[in-house]
Amino acid sequence: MLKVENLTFSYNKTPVLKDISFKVEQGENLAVIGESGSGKSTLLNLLYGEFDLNKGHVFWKETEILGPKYNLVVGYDFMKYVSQEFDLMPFITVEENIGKHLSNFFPDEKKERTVELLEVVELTEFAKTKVKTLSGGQKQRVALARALAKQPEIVLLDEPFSHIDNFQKQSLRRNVYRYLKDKNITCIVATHDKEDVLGFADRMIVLNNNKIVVNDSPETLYKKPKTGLIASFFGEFNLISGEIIYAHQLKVVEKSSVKATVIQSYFKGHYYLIEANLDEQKVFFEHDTQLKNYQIVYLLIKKSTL
Ligand SMILES: Nc1ncnc2c1ncn2[C@@H]1O[C@H](COP(=O)(O)OP(=O)(O)OP(=O)(O)O)[C@@H](O)[C@H]1O
Repeated sequence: MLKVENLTFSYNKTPVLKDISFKVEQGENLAVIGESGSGKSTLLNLLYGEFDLNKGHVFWKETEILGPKYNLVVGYDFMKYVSQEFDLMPFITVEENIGKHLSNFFPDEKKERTVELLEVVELTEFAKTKVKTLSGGQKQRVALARALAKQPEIVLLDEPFSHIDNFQKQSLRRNVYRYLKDKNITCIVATHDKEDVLGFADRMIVLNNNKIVVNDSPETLYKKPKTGLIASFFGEFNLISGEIIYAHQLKVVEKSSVKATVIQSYFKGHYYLIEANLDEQKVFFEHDTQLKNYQIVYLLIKKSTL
């Protein structure tokens, strides 16, 4: 289990994280979300032992994770970190990068593990390609595979699919998260993308103003977002009489006491997102078809559609 107790950290005099405490079980997937600059990457760096804490402790099982003041070499064998800088070896091939830290005393296992990981990150056909010639997204996939090669007990992933195109993102995500669950590897992922969370994360923590504002299951937070910040992570929402109402919970009906004027329709694939004016307030709702600008519509809140 990872145990974080009262973690507090500032860069010079600027506080970034204050009194952060949480636990993650073996094999659990925890998502860390928060606005840009809220300290997600800093938290992962601290969990890895990259910096010294101002206050608090981080433990993986019985081992205390210590920073550079106490450790000559940053990092621990049981933990791997895939940061936003991939830190690969450019002049050797993809498979050599993945197998770099695997023992040559067990050549069959090394080969087997490399083949398995090339499949997980969908890079089998690039096995013999030199890393320097790869695209940003392909490098990110090599970095993921390399982190998993030695089967760590815990991985820290910072925006792990940010450089990967939408075409491959979905299947890659499923492969990687399934692999981590199958091998019972604890995963902490910092992300801006709800697709990394829904269907994969067991719990999520939200950072805001240097603190953890919530720590709960994605399902609970989606259904009962306590703040606009949490709701905005899941989708477009409205604040109506102080209540958070997602755009898909507002429906056009024949008649109601809520009258709005359409401003603009945005094509979103299987629906249109409609922007409208409601008593000087902007509201968003989803609709099957495009609506005319300035058209009057009547709206109803359907909470059962959650
Ligand atoms: N090396 C550094 N020195 C000084 N300040 C830093 C350093 N790295 C980050 N910061 C500051 O610390 C705060 C948290 O940054 P951090 O990168 O952890 O946020 P983040 O939530 O990961 O952001 P993003 O989502 O944009 O990656 C920011 O205000 C940032 O400017």
